Amino acid sequence: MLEDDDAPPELVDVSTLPVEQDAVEEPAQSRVPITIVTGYLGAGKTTLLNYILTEKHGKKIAVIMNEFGDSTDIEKPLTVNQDGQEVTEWMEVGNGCICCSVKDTGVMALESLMGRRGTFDYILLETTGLADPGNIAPIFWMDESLGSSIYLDGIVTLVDAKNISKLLDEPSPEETVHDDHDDHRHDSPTLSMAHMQISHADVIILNKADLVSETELEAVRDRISAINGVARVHVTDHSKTPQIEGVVLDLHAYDAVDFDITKGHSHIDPAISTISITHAPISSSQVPAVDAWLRSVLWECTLPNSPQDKPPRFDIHRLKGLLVVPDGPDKIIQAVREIFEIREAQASSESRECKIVLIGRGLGEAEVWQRSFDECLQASLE
Ligand SMILES: Nc1nc2c(ncn2[C@@H]2O[C@H](COP(=O)(O)OP(=O)(O)OP(=O)(O)O)[C@@H](O)[C@H]2O)c(=O)[nH]1
Repeated sequence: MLEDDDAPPELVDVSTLPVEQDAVEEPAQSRVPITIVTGYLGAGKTTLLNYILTEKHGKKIAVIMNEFGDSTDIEKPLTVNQDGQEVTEWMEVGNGCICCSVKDTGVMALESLMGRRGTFDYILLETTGLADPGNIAPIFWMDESLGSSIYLDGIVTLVDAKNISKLLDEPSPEETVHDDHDDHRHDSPTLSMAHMQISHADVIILNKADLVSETELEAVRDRISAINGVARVHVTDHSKTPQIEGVVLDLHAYDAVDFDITKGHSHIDPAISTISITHAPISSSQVPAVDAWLRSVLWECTLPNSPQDKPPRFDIHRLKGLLVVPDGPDKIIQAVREIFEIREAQASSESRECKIVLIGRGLGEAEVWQRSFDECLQASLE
């Protein structure tokens, strides 16, 4: 059981125990889900992990806690580890779970963990409070060896209901995010790490509800939805979610077909917003046009057919989409920053329209995005 980050008690070192042989020799195992738990310093991440590890859920969970996903480029941890300094130690914790509690960088810790494959069926990764999840999520798409053994189930962001408004309003200089794009490209205020953690979330746990009034809680909830209108929000006291499966674990956030956008919030965050665009069903021959539109938007930060005099200057953090394709399988689109994929939906959607939701900085008016998308699809028919 984990008490805090520095000194997890009651741990039994199992690093010398043999790994289950059949687990290693069995090549055709299904991929293991991984949930990223993020959230600002002191928001309740460790409290959530303790709660999950002690609840009954029938899963054997491997936990990685440490410096994973520091807001440096993902290449950095890879090179840092080339000198072979692997210090990973796996410990047994309550509920048959195992835990890596020493400082190590992410990819190495995961590779070490996969050597124990078969001893766990779920991975929880707690980032540091200052980690940018947008740097971590693409690892599971970009790293072939990891991507074939692990899949990203979702990103869960803990939010401290008492402190979040202050963090969003007054990002201190050392917490301000400097992404790959110049700040001066944007007229919008600089981003805090709290913005980044909320904008990338699939689920937001609005924690420490006991420390605020109902009115304050509603205001915070409204504010969060204005930044990320698609994440599901759960209000908690000491990170106790109503249940674990489907709330924190087994979200399938990256293969879900249906998603809703929260409407009706009164707040408009000056830095990040969520917009959605829709379209009538398309033919399979139009899918490449959507692919080209996404490449322009995500890779070149250019909105096709945007007004010449005032092109929007934007960065996309997260994008989800559903393409309803009557003459072929429906398609799901998933993107974190510039990494994206379009793949076949596992099941046909109930929805009768295509939908794309974008979360990002400097998006401006939804109509401009809608027009751009419509015109690209129209051009693909001509
Ligand atoms: N009042 C109150 N305190 C809470 C709640 N959730 C967590 N705490 C306390 O807040 C403190 C920080 O919680 P942690 O779970 O360690 O937070 P963390 O996000 O892991 O913190 P870092 O590792 O520093 O980033 C602890 O003292 C918790 O007991 C809550 O809902 N209400």
